[in-house]
Amino acid sequence: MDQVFKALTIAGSDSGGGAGIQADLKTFQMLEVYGMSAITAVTAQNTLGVHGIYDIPIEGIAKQIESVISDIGVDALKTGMLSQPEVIELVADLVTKHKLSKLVVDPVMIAKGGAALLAEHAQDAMRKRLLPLAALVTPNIPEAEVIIGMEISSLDTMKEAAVRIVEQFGSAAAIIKGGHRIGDPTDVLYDGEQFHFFTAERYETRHTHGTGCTFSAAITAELAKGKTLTESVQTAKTFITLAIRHELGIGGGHGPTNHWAYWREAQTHSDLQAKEQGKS
Ligand SMILES: Nc1ncnc2c1ncn2[C@@H]1O[C@H](COP(=O)(O)OP(=O)(O)O)[C@@H](O)[C@H]1O
Ligand SMILES: Cc1ncc(COP(=O)(O)OP(=O)(O)O)c(N)n1
Repeated sequence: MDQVFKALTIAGSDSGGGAGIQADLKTFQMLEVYGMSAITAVTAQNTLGVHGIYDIPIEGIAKQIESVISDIGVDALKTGMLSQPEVIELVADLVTKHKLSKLVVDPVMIAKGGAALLAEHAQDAMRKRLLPLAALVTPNIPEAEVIIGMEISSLDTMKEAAVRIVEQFGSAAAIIKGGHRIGDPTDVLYDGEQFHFFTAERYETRHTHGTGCTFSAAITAELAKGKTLTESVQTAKTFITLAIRHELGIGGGHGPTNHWAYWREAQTHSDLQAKEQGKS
């Protein structure tokens, strides 16, 4: 039997299926990693926005996490919408208790439509309790600006932000995503020693709901398999680029990305390879 790699997402549910828990599980599956979830909040959401947020009681979140860790095991985990400071405290306590080192923190704060997915008074707990435990933090530009309190307007300030997250808050690495800038998006990774740059061609579309969740889930899946940080980010960048480019065109607003595009492309390549090998 093949070895089974396992990843856990601790995040909010998106009824529309494009972001949150749903995006994470779809991504894990497409990268052939067994996905598990602990739901922190249920959102009533579609491509037009967030229409309701219902927090899960803290004991319920703790039970979900303990249940999967104690029986199935976790090779890597990620966090998304954590909603309240108590949830951050809980996750930090459990990550420490179970010595979970492959933690990817996607510091989700505000949905594209403007809904707050993290209470403002939870920002400090994020900085003090969760960031020091992270193998990687994956903020977009507005989130990085909130975390470190500086304006980010260039590649140089993206580099500075990544260094500050690592040096000030103790994360092992930080990647500042460039989707919110004009032009081809470059994501800047600082691994505590050096910078790595990941650039793709910008695809003009309104269907970018859940890009951040999908990108961080793909990194988590690859880390679960034992890939290095830079290998994991490279695969995630290809995954999200294809997911955006092969848009599904669903809904009247900001639609989801295509979570099967990467897998389909990989299938096509292996079919072509098999054909070529058959010929020679
Ligand atoms: N229009 C686009 N075309 C190609 N890649 C994009 C586009 N928008 C975002 N990305 C990429 O998607 C990922 C998520 O980025 P970003 O949109 O900045 O995060 P978030 O969804 O958290 O706001 C990054 O790798 C970014 O470079
Ligand atoms: C339940 C839930 N979690 C996270 C998000 C934010 O997702 P993100 O990938 O940042 O995408 P946008 O909301 O910015 O499109 C969410 N919306 N819902």
